Amino acid sequence: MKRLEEVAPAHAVEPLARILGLQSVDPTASTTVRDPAEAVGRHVADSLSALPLPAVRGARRIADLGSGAGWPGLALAAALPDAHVWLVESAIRHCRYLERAVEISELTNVSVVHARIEEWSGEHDLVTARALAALPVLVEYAAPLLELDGHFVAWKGAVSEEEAAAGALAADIVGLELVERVAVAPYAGARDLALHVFRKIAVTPDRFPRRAGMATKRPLA
Ligand SMILES: C[S@@+](CC[C@H](N)C(=O)[O-])C[C@H]1O[C@@H](n2cnc3c(N)ncnc32)[C@H](O)[C@@H]1O
Repeated sequence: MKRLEEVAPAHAVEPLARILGLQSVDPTASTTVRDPAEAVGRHVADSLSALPLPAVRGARRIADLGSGAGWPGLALAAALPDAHVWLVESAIRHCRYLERAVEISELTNVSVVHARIEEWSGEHDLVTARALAALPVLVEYAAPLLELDGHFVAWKGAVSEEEAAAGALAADIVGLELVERVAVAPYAGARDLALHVFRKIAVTPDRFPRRAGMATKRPLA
C-alpha cells in the first residue's frame, strides 16, 4: 500500500492525514473504507488520479456533486490551493461530517453546500462526481453548473456500452461532449476505473435543471 506522501503533493499531506484520521473514527463518514492506509489508495489516490488532466490542474471553481464522505472534492481542495471547491450534498448527516472534515483539515478553500444538485446554481470551470449516478444522469446534473468550455469529470467503474451510448446522447442534449476516457489504476487491484472527461461546447437549454428527481426518474436517454 502506498503512503500519503507518495500519492499527494507535499502541501496536501497534512490536511489529508487529518481527514483520514477523522474518517477512521467518525461513524457518520459515508464510506466503508475507514482504515487510513487503505483509504490512501481507495480515496486519495483515486481522487488525485485526475490531477494530470490540465482541466483539473488549472481549475479555479470546482463543484463536487454528491460528495458523501468528500471524495474527490476534499482531495482536490487540498491539492489545488488556488481553487475553491464546493461540496454539494443533499443528506444533512453527510454535510455535518463534511463540515467537521473541513474544520479539522484547516482547509480554507472548501464550502459545504447542503442542497440537491438540481436545486443549486453557480458557474464553475470544473464539475466532478464519483459514485453518484449513471452517465446520462451525471451529464444532466453537471451541465447547468458549468461555464462554456468548462469540464465535467466523472469517476466511473466499468461502464456498459449501453450506458456510454446513453451518456453521449444525454450529453449532446445538455451541451456537453465527451473529450476523452482515461483509464486509471490508482491502487493495487483497481479494475476498470476510468475518468470520463466532458467539455461544455454549447449553452445548456433553459429547461435544465429539471425538477429535483426527474433526471433519475426519467433519464434523458
Ligand atoms: C455513493 S455516495 C458517493 C460519495 C462520494 N462521491 C464518494 O465517491 O465516496 C453518493 C452521495 O450523493 C448524494 N446524492 C445523491 N443524489 C444527490 C442529489 N440529487 N443532490 C445532492 N446529493 C446527492 C448522496 O446523499 C450520497 O452521499
